[in-house]
Formats: sequence, structure tokens, C-alpha cells
Amino acid sequence: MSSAEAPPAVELRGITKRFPGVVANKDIDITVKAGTIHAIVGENGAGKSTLMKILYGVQKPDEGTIAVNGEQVEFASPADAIAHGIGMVFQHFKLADNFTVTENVVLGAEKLHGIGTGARDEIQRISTAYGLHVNPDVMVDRLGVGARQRVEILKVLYRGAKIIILDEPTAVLVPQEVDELFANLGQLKAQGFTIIFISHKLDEVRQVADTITVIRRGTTVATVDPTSVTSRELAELMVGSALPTPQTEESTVTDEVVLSVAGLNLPSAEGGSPLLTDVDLVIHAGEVLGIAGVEGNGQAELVETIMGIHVPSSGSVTLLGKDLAGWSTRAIREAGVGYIPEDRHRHGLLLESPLWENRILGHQTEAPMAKGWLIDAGAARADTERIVTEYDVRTPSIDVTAESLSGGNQQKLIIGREMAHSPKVLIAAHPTRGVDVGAQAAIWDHIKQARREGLAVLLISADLDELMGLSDTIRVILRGRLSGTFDPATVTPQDLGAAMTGADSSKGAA
Ligand SMILES: Nc1ncnc2c1ncn2[C@@H]1O[C@H](COP(=O)(O)OP(=O)(O)OP(=O)(O)O)[C@@H](O)[C@H]1O
Repeated sequence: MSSAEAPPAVELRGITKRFPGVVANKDIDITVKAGTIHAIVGENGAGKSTLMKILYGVQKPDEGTIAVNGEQVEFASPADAIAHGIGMVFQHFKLADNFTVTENVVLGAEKLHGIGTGARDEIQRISTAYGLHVNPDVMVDRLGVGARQRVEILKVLYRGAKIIILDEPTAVLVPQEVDELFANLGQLKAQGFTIIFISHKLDEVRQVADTITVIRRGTTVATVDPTSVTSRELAELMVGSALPTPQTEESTVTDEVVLSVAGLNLPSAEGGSPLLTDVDLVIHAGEVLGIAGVEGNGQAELVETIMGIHVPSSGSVTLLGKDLAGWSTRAIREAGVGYIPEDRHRHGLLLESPLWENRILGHQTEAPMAKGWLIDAGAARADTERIVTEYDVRTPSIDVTAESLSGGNQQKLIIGREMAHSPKVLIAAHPTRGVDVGAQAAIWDHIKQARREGLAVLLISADLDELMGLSDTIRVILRGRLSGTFDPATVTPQDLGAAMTGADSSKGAA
């Protein structure tokens, strides 16, 4: 049977989903042809994740129909979706570190091939058939990010998925890993699988997708052929208007040292390899120091040590000449350090509290919220309204819980809050992860503006475009050690990628 005659793998018709105060999906129509790669793009809060959760049975639509391979379906849970051959790879991996690849894949699907050699053989077969090279016997904590993602893909294939949904699969990958993932997706497609993926990286989407659907404010506004649009046109379709042209920047780096870290060592609590080894860095007023690295190489520990969350075994952190040893995180913040944490769910937000209470979080003793010993709720509310407008946080009101915002809008709220206190140093871990291109440009503008006014920024990011576009200096972190400096004007993504993976450890920095 030729694919032209096959029914669509997925047909969504008139999908509408409402949350209190928000229509997340409004009369969405999408047809995904079998054996194709179909990308879904749209601004933060456009409704992409909601739509995918509906297709995967996590949420129920208020209206509309879903057909899979021509058959009308209703999913009460992901188990129903899986039974119809749909699998989903989430952005935050759900693997158990202290289990092997086989154990992770089999967990919850023991009925299929048991838990012994039968299961292992099947994993090996799938792994070989689709070029998803991972050793079934290795412990997951030994695997890098790209390999962990392959395990997640193996998991859905093992459960018989023919339609695979991936939520922002490249957000955490270095360029080489992105190429590998795309090769894997190409191989799956060639063997008849259907891939649906969400992404904010428009160049990548155009490279890999057969069809792109653009969602704006909950509705499908266009379905396009990637060869017929530029990334800029796609972005304009997403936002519904023309984008500004970025300006080139003059250097604003001064001689004034704002933050310096010297000889920092942080041992591992479990007695394994040290988490940080002999880390030295200096950031001047008006300088953005970018740190590139694959997740899990010590960047989180570096940031958390600077913020007083971990106590180093040796070395110092100095802010404007003051040694921060023994300072609490609150005192460090109050001394002028803004902090955009990596894990916004754990450290950045109180998910069950309304937005205006989240505005106070970490700043309860500072203006405009503090009124003597009391909290000035009115001032906090007014400032939250200002952030919502200035940072374009899409929300029905400041009284909804932080949990109900889309991921990108949560991030915008945190950045607005941290910038509100005119910090001297901003520690920004992945500030635009999961943020759409329009909001990303706005966040970059806010950071650049503050840098012109003398802000020193420590920027941790896995997004090389962001690092190269914003940083005055780039360093790479690998297994807890910092490389020398790279000049963002001359370094290539391939050089950085190689330094990040240790593929070319001999090639030093300038
Ligand atoms: N459980 C929920 N309760 C209330 N509102 C929600 C809930 N889930 C999503 N929303 C709202 O629905 C809208 C669409 O959110 P969704 O997460 O689907 O957007 P998205 O396109 O995936 O965004 P992003 O790119 O930021 O991840 C947003 O306004 C969001 O605040």
C-alpha cells in the first residue's frame, strides 16, 4: 500500500481545551501524514504542550475529535494512547539513574518480553534496527544527555509506538547530538514511523520536518512546507507581526571586577569524582561571561556554590571585594546578586501560589514589597502587573497559580522578578530555555540593556546561539573544570561542541 492511500497517522479536528480564564486550544485542526516528520511551532503559551497532552491522553479535550490511522479514538489516559501506538518523549527525562538501560526500558512494561534475556534481546534488536546505539547493560547514570534521550526513545519503541511525540527534543543537546538525533529520526521515518515534535529552534525545524504547523494563541494559523519559508517568516507567522532586526553591540566590558571565583573545589557528597576542580573566573562590570557545557558537568554546582547553597572545600567567591564565605543565599541576593535558577520548578517558583506571591519569593525583605516587618501586598501586586506587561507574561491575571502558566511564561516571570532589583551580578542558568524566539529576543534585550548599565552576568547555557550572541567571553565546563577563554566572535559551534563533549581536549582555548 503506498503512503498516499494510507489514512493520516493522526487527524485532530476542532480541538478545544479551556482552563480557567484561558482557552489553551481553540478549534485546532491538524493532519499528520503517516511516515512523516511533522513539527509544531508557536510562541510560549500558544498551546503546543496542551495539544500534545491531549493526543497522548494526559488531558481530555472539551471539544473536537482525534482519529489515529483513520480510527476515531477517545483516550482516558496515556495507557490508551500507548495501546493505539502513540508514544511520548518528554523534555524532562523520566529515567531512574541507578538502573540499567534494560531495567529502565522494561519498567512498567514487564508483560511484553519479561525482564530477563528476552527483554534485553528485544532492546538490542530495536537499538540496532534504528541506529539508537546504547548498551542495554550500562547504568543510566553513566550516560550523557544524548544517550539518555535515546533510551527514552527506546522506551516508547519497546512499547510498540508507531507515532512518536517529542517535546523540544533538542533543547538539551549539543550540535553533534542534534545531528545524531536527526539521523535517528530520519531512520525511523524511513521505516514508516511518524514523528511529531515541538521545537522553538526554527532552523532545526526547517532542516528536519516534512511539514510545519504554526499555532498562535491556541489556534492553527498555518501549515507550511519547510522548503518554502525562512526561519524569519516562520517566526513572524508565530507572533503575527514583523520582527525587529537585531542590532550589533559595542563592547561594554569595564575594568571593574564585580564577581571573582578563585581556586574553587567542591567534592562529591558520595565520594565520587569532585564536582568542581580549581575553578577560577572573573566577571567585570558590563561583561557577560558565558559558560558552555553539556548538562551535568558541574554548571549547576558552580552556580549553587556561588549562591551559597553548597560549601566548597577550598577556594573563594568574592563580590565587589567582599568574601562571601559563610553568607546565606538570602544575604547574597540582598548584596546584589540576581539568580535565575536552572530548575525553575524546584528553586524558582512556588507552583501552587499565585503569580503576585511569587513576585515576593526571595525578595521579601526588599522594596517595594517590604513595609517594615510586613509585606506590602499592594506593592507586590502592582509590581507583578508591571512585570507581566513589560516581559509579556501571557496570563489571564496575576492571581492564577504559577503552575498554570506555560513553561516559557514561568521563565519570563522569574526573569522579570530578578531584574526588578537592579542586581550588580546576574547569575542566569539557561535563561531562555523553553522560551519562544520573540520572548527570547526580549529577554536578551533586557540583559543587554542591563549590561550597558554595568551589570555583570554569568550566563550558563546549552544554547550555543545564545552564548555566542550574548557573551563577551565564553568558557567551557567539562567534568567540573573550566577551559580557557573562547572569543564568541571567532569560535565556531563545532569547536565549542567538541570542547563540551571532550571530543577534542587537546584543542585549547585562546
Ligand atoms: N493545567 C493548566 N491549568 C491552567 N492553565 C493551563 C494549564 N496548562 C496550560 N495552561 C494554559 O494554557 C495555555 C497554553 O499552554 P501550553 O503549555 O500548552 O503552551 P505551550 O505552547 O506549550 O508553551 P511553551 O512553549 O511555553 O511550553 C497557557 O496560557 C497556559 O497558561
